[in-house]
Amino acid sequence: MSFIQKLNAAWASSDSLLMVGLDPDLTRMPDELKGKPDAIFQFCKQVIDATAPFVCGFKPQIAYFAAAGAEGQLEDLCAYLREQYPHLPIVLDAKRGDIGATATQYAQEVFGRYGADAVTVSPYLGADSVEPYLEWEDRGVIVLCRTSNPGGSDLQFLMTDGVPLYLRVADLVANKWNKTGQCGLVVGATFPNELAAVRQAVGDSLPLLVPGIGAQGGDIAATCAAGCNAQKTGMMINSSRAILYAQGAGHWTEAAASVAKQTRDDINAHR
Ligand SMILES: O=c1ccn([C@@H]2O[C@H](COP(=O)(O)O)[C@@H](O)[C@H]2O)c(=O)[nH]1
Repeated sequence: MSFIQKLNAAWASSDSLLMVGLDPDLTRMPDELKGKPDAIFQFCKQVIDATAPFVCGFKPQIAYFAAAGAEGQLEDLCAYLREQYPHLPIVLDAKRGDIGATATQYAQEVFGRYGADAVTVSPYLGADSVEPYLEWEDRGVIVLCRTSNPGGSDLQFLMTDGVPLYLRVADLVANKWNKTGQCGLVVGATFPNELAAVRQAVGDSLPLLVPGIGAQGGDIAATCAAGCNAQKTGMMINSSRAILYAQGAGHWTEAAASVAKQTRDDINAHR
C-alpha cells in the first residue's frame, strides 16, 4: 500500500486528522524510565499504545533519537509500529536536503533502514535533491513550504516576481515534482492565512503536514478552516510536546491519551 493510500485509509478508519509527534527528550522522561538503556523506545512505545486509537499516524522526529545515540531504538520503534499498527503511516521528520548522491543515501536511511512511509525534506537544493526520494515510488515525500517557526518568514516570504517563495514551493511540488502522486507539503498551523493560500493553490488532493498546534499555540479552529480539503480531510495535524508531556491525574500515559483524545475531538468539531 502506498503512503497516500495508507493515509486516506487511516483518516477514514480513525476518524482523526491528529498525528502524534514522537520527540523523546531524555531530560523529560518519566521517573520510572529514567536511566533505562531503552528508555526512549519504552517511552515512545507507551505513548503509541496509549494514543493510537485517536490518531491518523505518528511522526518520529529523528533529531531526538540521533542526539541520544538512539538510532537503534528508532529502528525498533518503526518495526514495532509496522507490526502492531500497520494501518497507521510513519512520517519520519528528518528535513533532509543535499545533493543527489547524498540524498540517495538519506533515502535509503529513511525508507530502507527505518521503513518509514514518508519523510520530510527541504526544497532548498531543488529538484535533483528530491529525486532520489521519489525513486521510492510508493513512499511519501513531504516538502517544507511555510514552516511553523517565526524565522521561516526570513526566506519563505521573500517575493519572487510578485509571488512569495513558499507559494512557489507549493506550485513546484504540486505541479512538477509530484510525479509519483505521493508528495505533500509542510505548512505550520501558526500561519493560518498562508495555510489557506497553500490549500487554495494546490487543490484538494495534496496532503499537508501541519505542525504548530499545542506547544506552539496554533489555533485548531483556524487550522481546520484554512487547511481542510472538500472531503474534510487533507491534513496531518501534528502535536508533540503537548501530548508527550501532558500533566494530569493518574499515570502519565493516561494524561497523554486524554490530551490526544481531546485534541482529536477539537479537530473533529471544527472540520
Ligand atoms: O515547520 C515545522 C516543521 C516541523 N516541525 C516539527 O513538528 C514538531 C512540533 O512539535 P511540538 O512539540 O508540537 O511543537 C517538532 O518535531 C518539530 O521539529 C515544526 O514544529 N514546524
